[in-house]
Amino acid sequence: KRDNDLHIGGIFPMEGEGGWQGGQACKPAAELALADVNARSDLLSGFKLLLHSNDSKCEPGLGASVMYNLLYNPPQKLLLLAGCSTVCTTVAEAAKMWNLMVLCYGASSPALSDRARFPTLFRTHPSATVHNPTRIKLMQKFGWSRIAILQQAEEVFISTVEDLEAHCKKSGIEIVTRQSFLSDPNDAVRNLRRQDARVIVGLFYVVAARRVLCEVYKHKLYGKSYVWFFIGWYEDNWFETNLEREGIECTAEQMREAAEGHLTTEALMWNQNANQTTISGMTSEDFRSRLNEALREAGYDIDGERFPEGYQEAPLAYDAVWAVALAFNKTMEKLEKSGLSLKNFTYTNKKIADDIYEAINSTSFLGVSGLVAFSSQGDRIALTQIEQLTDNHYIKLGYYDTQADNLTWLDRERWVGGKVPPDRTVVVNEL
Ligand SMILES: CC1(C)CO[C@@H](CC(=O)O)CN1
Repeated sequence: KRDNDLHIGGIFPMEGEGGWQGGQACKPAAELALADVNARSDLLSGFKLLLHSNDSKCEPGLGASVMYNLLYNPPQKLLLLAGCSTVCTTVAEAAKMWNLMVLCYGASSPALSDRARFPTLFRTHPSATVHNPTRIKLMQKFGWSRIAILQQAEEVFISTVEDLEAHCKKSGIEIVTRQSFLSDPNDAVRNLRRQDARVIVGLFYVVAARRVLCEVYKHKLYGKSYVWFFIGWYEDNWFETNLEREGIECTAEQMREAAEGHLTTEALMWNQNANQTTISGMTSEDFRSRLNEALREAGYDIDGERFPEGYQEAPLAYDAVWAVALAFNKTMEKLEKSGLSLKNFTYTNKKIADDIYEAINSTSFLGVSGLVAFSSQGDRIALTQIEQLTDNHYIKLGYYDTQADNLTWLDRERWVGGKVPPDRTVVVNEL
């Protein structure tokens, strides 16, 4: 019996303490995609794609041992799927030694955009730097050329700020101060006031964001004379939850007052055109219903809004499997011309590895996460979305397509003082 199975490895963060446990929704999403691609008779010419996976807990060391076990236990794998920036860094740095491509569905660290260190890495999850051209675009739109930066001292934010500084320099935007903190933002926020910062880009995880917001309230760095840019992937009511548990000294009311009017940027992970049919034949809303059904069967109380981690990123995992199937399909067609197939791949066969690389590199299809295509460094090319918190609700203000430099603006922004806050103290000459 001809063995017509193609095997790939999967490393999913499921049950850890720290980091991102997005495998909880991303693994079921990947399994949905496997069923869908294997049901297509026009893909992989009769071969079946099989996924062998294990839990990394978002820990690089455990991720490395999962990878080792996947590689040193039969059957031989053709490629690795992975999540979490820390795990992807470890896996992608090593995978080249086995001539394996690595497809990351949950890694946002800008440090991964590095072909020298990660020659076989591709990611359907956009880099955190995808926010920066959008931030610049908004500053130009509202005439802000004097900004400040407040960041948590974490690798992902440090490298994002370096990229933002480069964009600011190129666009003639002055950074009056860059404040960073480890976990207590008190001094950093006080320094912002000293430097008369008015337009501030904030880069930190959500727990630090609550601490920052309470300090902002105390130092009165909010209201009609200030504009804050926060990250858009915190949960919607992030600024009024967990206050007791995290020892936040502000009340929910004070947090809401300080948060009013702030802007957020985030990468789009669900195709915006909800009734646009994607390569799988589904719209992104069809995908949502099927994912919810799969998660209910896995025991999550979706109807009670008990979503697993990684729900937001699930389309990225679904589309990652499609990208693999389409690339393998393209590679099979090429190999067949020389009487070969992917069954001829071995960990020392760089020739076939290069064919797979070429196939993934030229990916371009409409997935449930939108157009799936990669930059020369393997980064996901993605749209970003801009929102504003108005009356305690996030309102969509627009979308930005960096590649086309096209800002779709909905003219829904509202300012506490009724007009766009200036980026500096405006001296009004006495008449
Ligand atoms: C948007 C977010 C939450 C950013 O972190 C990613 C995880 C990581 O980069 O380790 C998952 N998606």
